[in-house]
Amino acid sequence: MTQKIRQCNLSDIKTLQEISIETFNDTFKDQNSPENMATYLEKAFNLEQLKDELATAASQFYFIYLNDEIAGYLKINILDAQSEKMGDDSLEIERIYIRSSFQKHGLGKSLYQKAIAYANEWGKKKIWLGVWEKNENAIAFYKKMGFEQSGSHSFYMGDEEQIDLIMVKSLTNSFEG
Ligand SMILES: CC(=O)SCCNC(=O)CCNC(=O)[C@H](O)C(C)(C)COP(=O)(O)OP(=O)(O)OC[C@H]1O[C@@H](n2cnc3c(N)ncnc32)[C@H](O)[C@@H]1OP(=O)(O)O
Repeated sequence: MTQKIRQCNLSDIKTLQEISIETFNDTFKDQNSPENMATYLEKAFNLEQLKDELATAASQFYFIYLNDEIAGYLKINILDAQSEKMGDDSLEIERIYIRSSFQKHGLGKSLYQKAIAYANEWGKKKIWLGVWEKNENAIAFYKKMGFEQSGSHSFYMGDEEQIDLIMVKSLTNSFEG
């Protein structure tokens, strides 16, 4: 089983759109109305939006492959690209999404470790993320990775207001890879 992680660029936009829609759908379609899912997918993953995000210097996307097959992706943000004002000493994991058939093989952890490595390289003191309060699997995964809840914010899925838990991990004494 060979894992590979590589940074995405503009030429990856179609693949990024496909894997974003597939993984978002698989994760949330059972707990949300088709209308709200469709509204969100169109807003978050249209090609213009993804093009802007790929061109943002303070955001980076990575694909992870298992045995040369695309298995998931990571999006990280720093500085003003963070979706909350968490300060210049923090890095946001905006998304870790692993395709269903590749979950529980250690790939989510590999992407988390990639984010930690960049946070340490760039001298960040904390790493944080927002996760839907009903996404129990992701909350359990991030707790396992050492994150703790520090607050919450609201978020719109179509016309439904939802709560995201803000989870934070301090890096001050941590140089794990
Ligand atoms: C900020 C955000 O991105 S929020 C959205 C998060 N993404 C999603 O919800 C999309 C759907 N889910 C996924 O993509 C994946 O299941 C993830 C990202 C949550 C986890 O990635 P995976 O590759 O499945 O997890 P991975 O195999 O790397 O597990 C790492 C560790 O977490 C543990 N873990 C993973 N999922 C769970 C869970 N549901 N409950 C308890 N522990 C878990 C594993 O047992 C493993 O422990 P170990 O280090 O002791 O062996």
